[in-house]
Amino acid sequence: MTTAHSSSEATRVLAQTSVFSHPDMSIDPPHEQVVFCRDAETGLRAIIAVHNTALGPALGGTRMYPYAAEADAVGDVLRLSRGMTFKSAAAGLDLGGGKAVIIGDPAVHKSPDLLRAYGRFVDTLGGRYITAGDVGTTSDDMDLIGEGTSYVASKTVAGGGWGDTAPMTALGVFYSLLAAAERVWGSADLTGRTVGVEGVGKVGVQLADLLTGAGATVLAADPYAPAREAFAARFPQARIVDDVRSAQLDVYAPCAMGGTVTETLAGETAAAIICGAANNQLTSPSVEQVLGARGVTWVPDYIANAGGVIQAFGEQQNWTRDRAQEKVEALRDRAGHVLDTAASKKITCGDAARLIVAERLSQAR
Ligand SMILES: NC(=O)C1=CN([C@@H]2O[C@H](COP(=O)(O)OP(=O)(O)OC[C@H]3O[C@@H](n4cnc5c(N)ncnc54)[C@H](O)[C@@H]3O)[C@@H](O)[C@H]2O)C=CC1
Ligand SMILES: O=C(O)CCC(=O)C(=O)O
Repeated sequence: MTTAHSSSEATRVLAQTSVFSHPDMSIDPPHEQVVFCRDAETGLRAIIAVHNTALGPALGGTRMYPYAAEADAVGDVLRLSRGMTFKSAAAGLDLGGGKAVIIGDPAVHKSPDLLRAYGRFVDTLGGRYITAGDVGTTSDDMDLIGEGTSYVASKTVAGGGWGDTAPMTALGVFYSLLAAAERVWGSADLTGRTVGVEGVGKVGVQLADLLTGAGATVLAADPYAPAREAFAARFPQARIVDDVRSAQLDVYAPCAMGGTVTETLAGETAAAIICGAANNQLTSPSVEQVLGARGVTWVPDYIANAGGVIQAFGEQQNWTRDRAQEKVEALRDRAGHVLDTAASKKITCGDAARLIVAERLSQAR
């Protein structure tokens, strides 16, 4: 799940392996189903990956992104969908793991008809896959997708859904960070701590709001000028930098694309804690050894960022919003449990999180 490939490496991997033995598809448990969707009229090219349905239907968002190569899209959707199995299992939800990608630049290629066509493809899976938002998609897009299928969460409130999942995702990350702070610094008080928020899109902005409310100093970075401008207008006191990773941080909060926690970053970061919303943050599990040797605490991404899927599940199950929020706030205890297990068993936080997942999946089997 955490293996990242550069574009040329991904192309080589795809060319030299059969799809069934793709390195991101054959890890235990292997993917159940991958669907390639094309609609010539709207230009839609999408891939839906259903990783595992042992615990329930596969729920996960749709990412729209201008992948440099198709192989990058394949690798991304395989890793993201597997992460969803882990996320929902660890969060105690009766959901499997799935995710989808639409190949294209949302600013250029997204259209209502493309989203409706995509919704019709989601519908062909008959509920094995339930979609929601991710990078490059919004609740308004879910309304359009919802014209083609009922298997969609996080439509707008006006459209009959619960709206954007980003605030709940940010809340879960924030509570997970409090759990880490208590263990690393002996206090959950973030006053005066400097947090580098990388990516101030839907989740990053919400996280910055919580952090500034808790007295932390936020440093932000985002290559997308409109995101930077909206951020600067909302948080005039926060500093925007080109690169948060090399800054003097107490906490690094990756909230953009995955694969930023490399061995180099692990060996150099000034941060004592890494806790953010981005999916698939580590370039490989071995990065955790480097973090561990330097005493850097990493809260596994799929533990900290489960707020969105909890909201989407609550919406599907007709929970009250209060019940969903309580579940998200409970991520503080879950993250704490992972960190405590890692410390007592002398294993990495990633391994401690995988123990919870393995137990739930083995019960389902
Ligand atoms: N939306 C949600 O509820 C959830 C999101 N996530 C994950 O959280 C991350 C962020 O998601 P969203 O906020 O929804 O996406 P978004 O698309 O709204 O925001 C992402 C932001 O990151 C910026 N970005 C891209 N590359 C960057 C870089 N190298 N450095 C700094 N910023 C960069 C983009 O310009 C954009 O503003 C993604 O990895 C997503 O998969 C995980 C769980 C739920
Ligand atoms: O947050 C969502 O909207 C759905 C869950 C998801 O796709 C994720 O957690 O990455």
